[in-house]
Amino acid sequence: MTATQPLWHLLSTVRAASRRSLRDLNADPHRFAAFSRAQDDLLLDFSKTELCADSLALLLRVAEAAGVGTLRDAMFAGDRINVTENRAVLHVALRDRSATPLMLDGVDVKAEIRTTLAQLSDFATAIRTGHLTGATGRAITDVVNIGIGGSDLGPAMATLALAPYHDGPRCHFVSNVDSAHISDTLKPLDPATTLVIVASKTFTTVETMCNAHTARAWITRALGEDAVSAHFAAVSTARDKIREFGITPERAFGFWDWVGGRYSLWSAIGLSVMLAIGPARFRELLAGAEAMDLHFRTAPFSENLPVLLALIGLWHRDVCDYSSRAVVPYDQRLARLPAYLQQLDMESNGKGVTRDGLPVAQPTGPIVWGEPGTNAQHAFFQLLHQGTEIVPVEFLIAAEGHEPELKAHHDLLVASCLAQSEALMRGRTLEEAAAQLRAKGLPEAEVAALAPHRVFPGDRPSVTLAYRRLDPYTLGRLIALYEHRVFVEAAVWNINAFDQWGVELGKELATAFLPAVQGEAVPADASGSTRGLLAHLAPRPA
Ligand SMILES: O=P(O)(O)OC[C@H]1O[C@H](O)[C@H](O)[C@@H](O)[C@@H]1O
Repeated sequence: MTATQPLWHLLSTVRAASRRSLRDLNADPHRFAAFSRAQDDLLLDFSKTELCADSLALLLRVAEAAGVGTLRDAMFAGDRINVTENRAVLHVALRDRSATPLMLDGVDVKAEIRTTLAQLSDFATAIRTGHLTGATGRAITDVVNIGIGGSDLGPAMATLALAPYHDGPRCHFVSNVDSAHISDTLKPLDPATTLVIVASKTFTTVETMCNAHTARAWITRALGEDAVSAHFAAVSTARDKIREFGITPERAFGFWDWVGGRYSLWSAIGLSVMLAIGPARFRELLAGAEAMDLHFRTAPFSENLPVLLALIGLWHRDVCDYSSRAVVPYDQRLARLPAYLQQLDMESNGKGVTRDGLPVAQPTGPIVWGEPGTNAQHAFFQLLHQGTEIVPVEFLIAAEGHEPELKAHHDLLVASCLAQSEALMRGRTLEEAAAQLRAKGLPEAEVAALAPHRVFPGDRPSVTLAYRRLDPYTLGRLIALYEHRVFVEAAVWNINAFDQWGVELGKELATAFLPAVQGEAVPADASGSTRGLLAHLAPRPA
């Protein structure tokens, strides 16, 4: 029996005994004040969840009993909390601007971080000002970041999110090994004005290496072999492999094994973002994350946004048994946030054994999915409102857009966002549906036939994150908030959020199947299904 198990039982009992509808709970005019918290202008409203004072108090006890605070402090101190890889977890150090050294194996990691950040800033400035040019002397106009997973999703998401701040070269992202991705991306670009960044923590990921070699051939075909040094940069922990690829050491930017791929946006992996918005704005992104780190470390759990967001997630997953959560940013520039969070959350917490290798006691990471609003309303909101599955929704919305001249758009956006959470919560009863139809003058037989289709069960939970404006500082806070939310959930489940063994088997089998795809013998242990598919996909004579 774990320390938290009795509390989970109690939570289920409290829920069963005192369950009230969200409509009913929100009739209380003081509920918003009691069930929302803020870190400066960043507000977390969870008054449209089922939590009551008792359940919230119990959840806070769960966090205490699970030792969340101790594990958090161990992470910040550089302890090797990634037990299956025997690594420290120090992405938080990447945005810690304090002068205090942080020693790991006798080395001050903060000094190394400062040096790398200065090198990155110099390089980004030289490219942005045209001081460093392509091989023919023309300025760089386009950057292609080649990477996948954590070496793609963070920079791609942040670059799109910060579009109003772009004043550098255009950034493009190639991740998929599908030739369509690199081919379509390179087609409109001029090799003479393009910089390719090969971003890979390990520098061995097959997709990235395959795309990098194709990009290399694209550059050398147009500009010759000598042009590689002027048109490539690399970001990796494996400097020797960068050199083998032919990228010069001045353009090789390192990071460390204590930065997990999906937590690496703050490291040199963020180079493409820095090229787009400039080093000063990139530092604002880091400052936002640092502010959230400080809040996470110092705010009491009852006021702590990452802890509360995690507890809401745990409540929905383990007490209410909801198996997914939807993230719906009412912010078009956060269109890639759901994909980013899918890796952050599902690769971190999609685990079935505890840190000690034992089966977990309860369901862990939910399925995370979503699309930006308002588009999502015209696609999957039907299911959210009337389907048989309850999916808690996380809304994100800014008070201000970046286009004051188009305020009418933003007003509609805000109204839509608030309307959706209200509708999910409130629902519409059969009587209300019938009354509406009667008011339209429909005959009673039609009212009876149509009203059931127009009933909304309601009572569907959501949280809303509301902030002033999606600037670099706020984006930094939001991402760090989600990182720490994942951390707290993992701590409560006692799983390791920092490894990803679940991606290995597929990689091994892909290596085993490649020769068969290329016409060689099919591995003896391949299943009948896979043999049949291989035969069906075999090339046909023209
Ligand atoms: O940065 P890389 O070493 O190329 O790794 C890229 C990605 O691939 C792996 O399969 C992992 O699942 C991800 O966590 C990682 O971000």
